Amino acid sequence: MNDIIKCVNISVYFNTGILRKQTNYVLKKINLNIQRGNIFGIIGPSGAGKTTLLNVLTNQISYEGNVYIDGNDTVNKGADLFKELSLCSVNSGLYEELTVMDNLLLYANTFGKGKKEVSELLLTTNLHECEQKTFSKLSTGMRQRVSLIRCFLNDAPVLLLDEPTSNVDPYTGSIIRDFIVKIKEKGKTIILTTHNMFEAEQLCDQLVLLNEGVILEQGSPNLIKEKYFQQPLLITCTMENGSLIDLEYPKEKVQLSNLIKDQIVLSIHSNEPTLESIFVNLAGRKMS
Ligand SMILES: Nc1ncnc2c1ncn2[C@@H]1O[C@H](COP(=O)(O)OP(=O)(O)OP(=O)(O)O)[C@@H](O)[C@H]1O
Repeated sequence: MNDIIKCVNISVYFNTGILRKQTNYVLKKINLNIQRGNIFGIIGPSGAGKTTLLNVLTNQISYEGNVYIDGNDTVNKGADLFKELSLCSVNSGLYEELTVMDNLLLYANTFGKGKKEVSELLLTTNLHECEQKTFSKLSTGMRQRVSLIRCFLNDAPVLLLDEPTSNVDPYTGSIIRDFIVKIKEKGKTIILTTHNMFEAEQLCDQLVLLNEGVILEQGSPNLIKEKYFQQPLLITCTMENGSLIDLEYPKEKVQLSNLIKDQIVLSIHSNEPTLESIFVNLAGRKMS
């Protein structure tokens, strides 16, 4: 297998309560294999442990278990780990009083890149008109995009993106998602956290559904959906005259094909499971 990252039995606890005597496990025996060149999603509601897991991967907190990158335990890597992993969370490593261009040139120059590369990245993320703006004057969506570019400029093979589209409008969200796909096309491995199931389905090659520190399910979005696919499937056809016809598949598949052949069907909707509905069934709660 071409795994770039492997997590074995990862657990994290914090001591809480009066005198910090209560041990609260926020990740419980997590096992992950992340394949090179994939977009890997860590999906879960607020408090599920997504950021904690990223902090484990970047060795920023204490944990039980082992994390391997390219077969080597990350605890032995020290600061060199950040040559292999680049963490993007909003505002991280950016200076409030510098312009967007100056902020990014600081990183670009360190990694042998210059103004040309930064300008191209600003254009790709629709930020070209902001390059002379001071970072402190940017909106959340602009900050997210600058942070993402900074993270990409590090030249690390693995990028960790903590909720890259949270608190942004749908248009900015789609620019960010397109940029993430472009980063993947450059051969990078991307690990992202999100509560957005649409985003997870659209972007991720593999994902884990995380709830209260436990993995409920993992795999590709399609394989997970296939696993929970149950027959009979209810199919609702909206006809040209506005009427709705419900059919059961496979029992009524002949009627369904006759209907499509003989009449004008404007839309077909089926109640196949979504990642959201699978999560709700497994966790007994909604994503947000
Ligand atoms: N330093 C800490 N001390 C005590 N508990 C903590 C600490 N950091 C995180 N936690 C707890 O760990 C759990 C997981 O937090 P985490 O930030 O990883 O969740 P998350 O899935 O990233 O949530 P969100 O989507 O809201 O960012 C939460 O219950 C949180 O309160």
